[in-house]
Amino acid sequence: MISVEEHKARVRDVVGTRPVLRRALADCTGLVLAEDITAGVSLPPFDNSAMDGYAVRAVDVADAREGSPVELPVAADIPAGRTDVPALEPGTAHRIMTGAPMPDGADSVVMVERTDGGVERVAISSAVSEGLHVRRAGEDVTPGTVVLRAGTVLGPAHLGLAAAVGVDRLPVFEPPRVLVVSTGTELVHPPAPLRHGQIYESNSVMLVAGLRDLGCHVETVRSVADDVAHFRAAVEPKLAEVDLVVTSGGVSAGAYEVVKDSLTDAGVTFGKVAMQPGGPQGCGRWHGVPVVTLPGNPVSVLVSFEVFVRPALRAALGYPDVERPRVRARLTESMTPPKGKRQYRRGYYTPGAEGAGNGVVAPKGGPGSHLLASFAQANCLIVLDEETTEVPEGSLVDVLLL
Ligand SMILES: Nc1nc2c(c(=O)[nH]1)N[C@H]1C(S)=C(S)[C@@H](COP(=O)(O)OP(=O)(O)OC[C@H]3O[C@@H](n4cnc5c(N)ncnc54)[C@H](O)[C@@H]3O)O[C@H]1N2
Ligand code: MOO
Repeated sequence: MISVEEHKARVRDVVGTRPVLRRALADCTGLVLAEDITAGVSLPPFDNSAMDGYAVRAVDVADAREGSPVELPVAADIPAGRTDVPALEPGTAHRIMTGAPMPDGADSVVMVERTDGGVERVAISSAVSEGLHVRRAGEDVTPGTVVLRAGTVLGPAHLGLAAAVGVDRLPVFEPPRVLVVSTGTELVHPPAPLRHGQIYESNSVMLVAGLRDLGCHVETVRSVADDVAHFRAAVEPKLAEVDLVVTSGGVSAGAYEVVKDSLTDAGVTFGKVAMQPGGPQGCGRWHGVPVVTLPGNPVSVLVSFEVFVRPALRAALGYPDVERPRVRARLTESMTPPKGKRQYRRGYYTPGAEGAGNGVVAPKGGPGSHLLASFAQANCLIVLDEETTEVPEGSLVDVLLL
């Protein structure tokens, strides 16, 4: 029997690191930036108006008041995007729009609402302070500034900033193509009615959801019979098109362990991990492709995904936080985990009113690895270590927040 940490390290090793590709911004959402990005331009790139109105010299409108306006000739019109902006002569105004370049000679902008909106001449009924409604070049970003750090999980603001500084592709860790294979002769899919001895397949659905959440491209083989020839025929031809295979079922000690029987002499190592659920595990390479084989019980498959596959993929994809957030919380009832195994129990964590460390956690459902309904009510996994066999109510325990 190997420890959870040993198997975690094996899976991480087999999954490896993803290559870095330069992708168009639109295809980078949720991916992790692989290198720092430095701005080559200022933001804003030039002094510009923050309002629709008139570019003026503050001294020229110093006496303007409501009811006693100052009138100036309008010498030019500057819509946003105009590149040949004439300088402002003293005693004149330029009509200017939001985002348009400030003319040389102007130091402020009067909003159109403080004027009569004139096109030839404008009556201005409000004085302005120097710099009013002017957005300065470089106020947001100066050239040479690192605007995005390696390790950033790219969201709308990061991608917008990259676009704003003129970057159209970003170096990101390329998500893998993952093949999910569910094994079991008993598995059927709706709308087929269940015959006695059959169940609806659910593991691939959980695995696909978890993998897509990490940005992976996922293909599925949703139920292979417990037959080595069938398994090989269904999976082997797809190996060339994927970077990782994740299987469920067929790895324990029975007479029809299709995954184990197919892959034992093909580069995958099987064994027991000191944990519950999720005891029977395997990993290795098949024709060079990383393979992680998870046990078939639905709770085991999801816990195994959480403990082994998700952290390995997050590491491969460059995420700075590889593991789920871990907190300590007080147990609402006593528990009796098995000796020599790390137990992961579904729980519901409620944060304390006074901040971290004061939360409580209630177990959801029993330890049975077929009890999927209680997983759907859980928001965390309670982690009980290998040495513990009695955990009294009120004890502080480790909790992984899902
Ligand atoms: N003699 C022993 N028997 C078992 C051991 C053991 O050590 N010695 N380990 C038990 C543990 S722990 C687990 S976990 C399971 C793992 O077995 P397998 O990985 O071989 O999984 P299966 O036998 O194929 O399936 C187990 C269980 O899960 C259901 N299942 C499987 N696939 C799906 C799916 N895609 N969707 C929904 N449900 C699925 C399947 O019907 C079984 O009920 O072995 C124990 N036995
Ligand atoms: O380890 Mo099995 O995964 O307990 O049900």
